[in-house]
Amino acid sequence: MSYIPPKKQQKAIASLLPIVTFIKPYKWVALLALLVLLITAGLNLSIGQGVKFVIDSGFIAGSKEQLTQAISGLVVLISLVAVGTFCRFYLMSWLGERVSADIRKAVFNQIVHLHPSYFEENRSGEMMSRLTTDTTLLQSIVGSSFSMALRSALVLLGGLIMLLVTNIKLTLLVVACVPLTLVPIMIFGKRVRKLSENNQSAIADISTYAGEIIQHIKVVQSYTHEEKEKHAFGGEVEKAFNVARQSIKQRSFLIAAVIFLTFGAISVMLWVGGMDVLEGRMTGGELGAFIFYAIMVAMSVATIAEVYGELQRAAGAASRLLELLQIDSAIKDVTEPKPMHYGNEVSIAFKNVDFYYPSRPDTPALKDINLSILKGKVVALVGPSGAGKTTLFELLQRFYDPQQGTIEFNNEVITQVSLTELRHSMGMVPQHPVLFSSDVWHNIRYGNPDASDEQVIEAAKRAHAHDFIEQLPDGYGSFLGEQGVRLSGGQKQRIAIARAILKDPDVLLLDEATSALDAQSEFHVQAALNELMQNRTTLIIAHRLATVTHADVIVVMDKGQVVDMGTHQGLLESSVLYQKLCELQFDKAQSIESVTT
Ligand SMILES: Nc1ncnc2c1ncn2[C@@H]1O[C@H](COP(=O)(O)OP(=O)(O)OP(=O)(O)O)[C@@H](O)[C@H]1O
Repeated sequence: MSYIPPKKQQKAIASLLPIVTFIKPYKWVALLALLVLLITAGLNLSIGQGVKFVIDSGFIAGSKEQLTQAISGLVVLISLVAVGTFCRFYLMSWLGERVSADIRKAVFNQIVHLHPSYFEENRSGEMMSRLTTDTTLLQSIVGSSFSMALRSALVLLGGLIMLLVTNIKLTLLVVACVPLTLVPIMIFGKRVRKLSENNQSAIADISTYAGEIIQHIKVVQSYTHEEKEKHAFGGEVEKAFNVARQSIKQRSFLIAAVIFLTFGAISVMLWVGGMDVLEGRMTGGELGAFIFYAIMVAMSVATIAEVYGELQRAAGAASRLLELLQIDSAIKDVTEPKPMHYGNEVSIAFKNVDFYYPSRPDTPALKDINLSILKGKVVALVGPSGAGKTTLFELLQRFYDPQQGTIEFNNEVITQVSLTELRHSMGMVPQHPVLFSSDVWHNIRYGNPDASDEQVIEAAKRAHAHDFIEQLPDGYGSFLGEQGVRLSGGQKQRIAIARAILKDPDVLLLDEATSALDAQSEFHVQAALNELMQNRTTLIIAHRLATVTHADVIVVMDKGQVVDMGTHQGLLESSVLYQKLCELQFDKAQSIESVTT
């Protein structure tokens, strides 16, 4: 643990305070747990008196009857402590689990609403660790560390008072000895903590490495890199082992030193106290009770020292989580949305739109875009890679807001209408269909969670997907594997199309697949798309021009700008860039005319 100036330390621990808001709904559980904690701490301390009673009334007085009585009393006391500990442990751990579950939900709820550019700046692995590691750390604080610290503080205080009451001379000895036991804890504890942090990050490196290899196993095998990867992974594992070995060494020293010092100190106490007993200055029971309290005090101090380090680590986690919870989404939903009028002739209009991605504030991704799209028309966006076609889709769905100009949907500026309604009106079929690790039902129903089984099957039929789904091992109940790995490219696309059909959006945003499908797949996908495009305003990002020659309007884009607009035939005559694109794609020998027919 590195040195933190006092002011910063206060701030660090203070950052745990916001957890209180998460504990508030369960304040009665928390109060009950605290009450039980208070009682058990008191009972724990009273065991010392029980020990004294057993020794003095039983052994020293030499009365069997009194010994039985004393032991019975002690057993009752210990039983009460056991019951109290059960309640405290259960209630506190329950509270810890409950609070961390609530924090996890709050963080996830926040994440799903955040603007997409946030995820460009923050790696998904880091977000995952917010959700898992950081919340687990807080769980251990609420569920155990806090109660341990509180119990130890109470026992420390009570124990010291009991020590003073029993024997002042010996108490001074204890006060001198306790810091002595703390020295190795401080020295080795610091090293152990540092090493175990290193160890954790080494383990995290291992799992990241293995995760990547497992995900890309086919690439590894096809390049026959198995041996190389085994060697590299082995190296990572050995690195982690070496860190662990150092940590174990320090830990072993720590345990040995603590045992030696603790028992050494107890022996000295026994000697000094034993002398007092022999000289009649105190009873044997008092000495027994004294040693009991001394051990409790020492253990409490050790616990507090350890928990303090943990509290600091948790403070870091709490401030990271709080930071995440306080981020405002850059895409804000309007508080009083304007109603959407679907009867307008113009469906979508871009007016003088300029847009820069947040990570590239100097390079416009879109510049001075003016575009009107009429209801029910099919509009194709074409242009070289990086022209800004996908960006146009992103703005339309309000994943980003433009810095200049406005985008209108049914004559309303999209920032003024409900975000849910806007996105509900649009259906996106991406270039690489996104499938979830679930069955076909779930994946198609993603388009409309309320759809009945019949509606899902109907959508699949219209998407030309029904037949191949029927042939899967469990039909619609077949698990599609992570990212739908158990399907072909064309099949994945047809599932995505079925999903869009089920959503039944007003506007269809289609990012055509770049990779060519085989003729039969192509036929099915195209037929499914034709079905989907019926009676809808459709925007297609066209990578293969042959598929959009019949579009009502083709928009030619380059370097973030609209350079030409028109029909295929018109553009062939007027647009230099379009001609060039066509020449690149269609076999020259076949000539441009052949595709127009
Ligand atoms: N998230 C992002 N952050 C920063 N710049 C981006 C981001 N996404 C795209 N760009 C940049 O914006 C420009 C337009 O990209 P866009 O993806 O819209 O092009 P595109 O026409 O769809 O290209 P393609 O046909 O290759 O998919 C490119 O220069 C690209 O590098």
